[in-house]
Amino acid sequence: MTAVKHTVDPLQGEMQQLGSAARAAAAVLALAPTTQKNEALRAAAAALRSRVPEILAANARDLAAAVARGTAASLMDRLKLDETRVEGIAKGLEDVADLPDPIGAVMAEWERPNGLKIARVRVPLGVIGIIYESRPNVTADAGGLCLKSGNACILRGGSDSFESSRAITACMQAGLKAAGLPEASIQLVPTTDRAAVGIMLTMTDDIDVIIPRGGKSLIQRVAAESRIPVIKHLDGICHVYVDAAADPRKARDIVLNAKMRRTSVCGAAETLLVDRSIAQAQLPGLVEALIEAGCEVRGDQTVRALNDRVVPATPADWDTEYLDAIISVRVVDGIDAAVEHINRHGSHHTDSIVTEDAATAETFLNHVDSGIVLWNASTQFADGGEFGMGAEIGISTGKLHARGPVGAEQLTSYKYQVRGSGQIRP
Ligand SMILES: NC(=O)C1=CN([C@@H]2O[C@H](COP(=O)(O)OP(=O)(O)OC[C@H]3O[C@@H](n4cnc5c(N)ncnc54)[C@H](OP(=O)(O)O)[C@@H]3O)[C@@H](O)[C@H]2O)C=CC1
Ligand SMILES: N[C@@H](CCC(=O)OP(=O)(O)O)C(=O)O
Repeated sequence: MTAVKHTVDPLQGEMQQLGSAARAAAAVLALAPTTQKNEALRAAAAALRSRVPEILAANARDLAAAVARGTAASLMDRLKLDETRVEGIAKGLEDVADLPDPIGAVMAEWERPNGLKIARVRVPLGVIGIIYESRPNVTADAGGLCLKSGNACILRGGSDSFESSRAITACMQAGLKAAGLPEASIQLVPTTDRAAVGIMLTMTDDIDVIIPRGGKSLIQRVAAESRIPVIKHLDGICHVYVDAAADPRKARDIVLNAKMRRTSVCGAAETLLVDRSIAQAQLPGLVEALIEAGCEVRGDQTVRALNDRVVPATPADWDTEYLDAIISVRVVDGIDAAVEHINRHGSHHTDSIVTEDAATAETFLNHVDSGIVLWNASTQFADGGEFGMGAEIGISTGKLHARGPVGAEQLTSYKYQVRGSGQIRP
């Protein structure tokens, strides 16, 4: 009789090992004292500072490969590290160490007439799988926030940043080791093969939550394949609405900043909506300022009639995240039409109104269905650091569990601790 051979796909086997190690690490991290987690974060920061040459050498390899592939300048900038950026990453870890520890915090407590004492207490989620773009700082930010919140993580950074992420992960693991915590608390998927992402999405025993941070292709794959609960950190089709009661100076500054400060970030504005009653007065100046700043303006007929340098917008423009110096501009009939447009075409990420009318602003803040809604401020404030959260995993565009910037506290769940003295239920 011939023996039946069971072959395990090597990548599958490797991912399973990663998962088991993460699960074991999560059990230790969940109960680790705050001082030990903070010690690991500070030791990781020290390791980053002491290994700058290795990190920059790894980054240089990533950059060379990206140049050879003809990568766009904006993506190269996102990928590039220098001494200042590495220092910023190290400082970010120290900032996370300085934050309060969310774990063990009593969210609410009360006593029942029968004497049962009930407390709702913060606990970690467990093991978090994070899939993100080729931005090396996310490796440290995400690893640091997971560590602070008592979660183990499996990181799958963008392929272009593989070498840089590996060097940074080694520093995070050095920090964990120095503090006596399991190195498997923060692991990097050891391949750029996208098949590993597919495997992660099915690792229901060893991953509790998947955080996908990326664009359309990732969205489609996660939606089709994930068997694990997802906290979406997806595309940002962000809007600025300039209302009839807008202060023209604020409108100009906010629109320019929201679009042009950094065009490649998910919080960059992609569409400008302007109320019809002020279009003649304010739009020519806004359009001219954008074009002068190097932005391509795509407009509807009303906008095109105001400036012959405006390119015609097609219906697809209202649903497009350019991540580039391009903006679509539309004239709308008041706040209700603006809200309707944003809720239909936006991605529930970040949207802003410019107005001096408090009642209109309140309508916008209450009716626009996005994780972040702003009044008289730029959409580029969509950032955990800017919200005072130390760092961020990213901006949650979903509604379940967490919305908007996700920091350490958003990476937790809770449990009820019930203390009795022998009560039985009648
Ligand atoms: N909401 C938020 O917090 C943030 C959202 N973003 C969004 O991310 C997008 C820009 O980043 P971009 O570089 O284009 O991100 P991508 O979606 O191309 O890549 C992000 C990650 O997903 C992986 N990935 C993408 N498609 C697949 C697939 N089909 N199967 C497996 N893995 C996949 C990438 O791997 P690989 O490198 O191998 O391609 C990478 O690790 C924008 O839409 C932006 O708004 C960006 C930052 C924060
Ligand atoms: N939310 C942060 C990060 C944004 C970000 O990393 O975006 P991306 O350039 O798409 O990787 C910020 O606004 O700085």
